[in-house]
Amino acid sequence: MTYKIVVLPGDGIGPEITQAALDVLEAASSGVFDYELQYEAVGGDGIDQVGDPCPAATIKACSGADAILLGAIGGPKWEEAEKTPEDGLLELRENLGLYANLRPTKVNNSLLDLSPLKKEIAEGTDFMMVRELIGGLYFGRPKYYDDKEAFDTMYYSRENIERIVKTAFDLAASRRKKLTSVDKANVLANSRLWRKIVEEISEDYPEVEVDHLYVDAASMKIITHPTQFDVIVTENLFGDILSDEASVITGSLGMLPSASLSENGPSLYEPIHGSAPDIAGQDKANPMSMIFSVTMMLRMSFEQDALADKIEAACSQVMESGLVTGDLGGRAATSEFVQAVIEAL
Ligand SMILES: NC(=O)c1ccc[n+]([C@@H]2O[C@H](COP(=O)([O-])OP(=O)(O)OC[C@H]3O[C@@H](n4cnc5c(N)ncnc54)[C@H](O)[C@@H]3O)[C@@H](O)[C@H]2O)c1
Ligand SMILES: CC(C)[C@H](C(=O)O)[C@@H](O)C(=O)O
Ligand SMILES: [Mg+2]
Repeated sequence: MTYKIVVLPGDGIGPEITQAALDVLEAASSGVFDYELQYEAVGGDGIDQVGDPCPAATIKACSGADAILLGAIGGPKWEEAEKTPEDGLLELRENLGLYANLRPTKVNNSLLDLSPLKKEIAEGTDFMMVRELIGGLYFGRPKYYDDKEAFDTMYYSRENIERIVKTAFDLAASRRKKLTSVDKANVLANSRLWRKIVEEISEDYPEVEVDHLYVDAASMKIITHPTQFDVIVTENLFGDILSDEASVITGSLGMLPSASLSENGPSLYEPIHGSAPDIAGQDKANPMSMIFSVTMMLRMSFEQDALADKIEAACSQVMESGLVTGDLGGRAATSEFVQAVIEAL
C-alpha cells in the first residue's frame, strides 16, 4: 500500500527542516514503508504562489491525504498582508477540523545536559499537552480593533469542551493515568464551564486521577516539577504559551513536534515553533522538531513504530556524540546533523 502524504513546507526554516526530515525518512524507510509525497502551498508561500495563505487546492489535497506534514509559516514579509500566513494556518486547522493538538515534552535521559534545568529536575520528564486548537480567543467573534479600542471574544461551546476533554482523558487512560486541567476559573467564565465539564467527564474515567491548576501556577510548576505531569489539557491560547515554555525543558523550542487530530479526517504533524526568520536560510535550524513530527506521524497515522524507533535511535546517537545545532549549544549545521543521522541509521 502506498500512502499519500501531503507536504506543506511553508516559510522561513519550514522548507529547510521539512527537507531534512524527509531525507531522513527516505533513508530509513526503504523497503519498509511505501509513501508518495504531494507538495502544496500554505502561509506566505501560498500568498506568493497563488495570493492566498490557505489555497482551496491545499485544503482539497489535505482532505484526501493519509497524513499531512507542515513545516512552519509566517515572517516579516507578509505581516501587513490582508490575509496573513497566520490567518491561513488558522483557516487550515479550522477547515480540517483539527481540534486536538498533542504536544509532547519528553526528556531523553541520556541528553540531560541539553536542558537548562538542573538534571534532577528535568530527568524523567514525559508529559503530553493536549491543546484545544480550533476554539477560544483565536476563533471567537466578534474580533475587532481600531485606533481607540480592541476586542476579542473567548467562546467555547459545551460540545467543543467535551470533545477535547474526552480526548485528553482517553490519552491519560492509555498512559500513566493522570490528567491536569489548566484553566483560569478564578477569573474567566469560559474556564468555569471548562472545569465543570472536566469534573463531569472524570466520572466516566474513575481510573484517571484529575487535578486542576490555574494557568499562572501551571506555568511555574511545569518548570519546577515537570515530572509531576502526565497529560495536561487546556484551551487554545494557554496551550500555545505553555507548550513553548515546556519545550525548553528538552533544551530547545527546536525539539518539539506536534500532532493535530480531527474526528474523521487525516492528522497533521508540525513542529510547535514558527518560521524562525532570524536564522532562516542559514543552514542553522534544528531539524529535530520536524524529525519528531515525522516519527509521531509514523506511529499515529501508520502504525510504523519500529521505523519511528529506528529514526529516533539514530538521532539520539548523533546528539549523544555532541553533534547538535546552535540552539542546543552546538555548532552543527542542519545539513551536517542530517547527514550524521542518515549515516547512523
Ligand atoms: N505553527 C507555525 O507555523 C508557527 C508557530 C509559531 C510562530 N509562527 C510564526 O513564525 C514567525 C516567527 O515567530 P517567532 O520568532 O515569534 O517564533 P519562532 O518559533 O519562529 O522562533 C522563536 C525563537 O526560537 C528559535 N527557533 C525556533 N525554531 C527553531 C529551530 N527549529 N531551530 C533553532 N532555533 C529555532 C528562533 O530562531 C527564534 O529565536 C512569526 O511569523 C510567527 O507568527 C508560526
Ligand atoms: C502562528 C500561530 C497562529 C500559531 C498558534 O498560535 O497556534 C503558533 O504559535 C503555533 O503554536 O502553532
Ligand atoms: Mg505557538
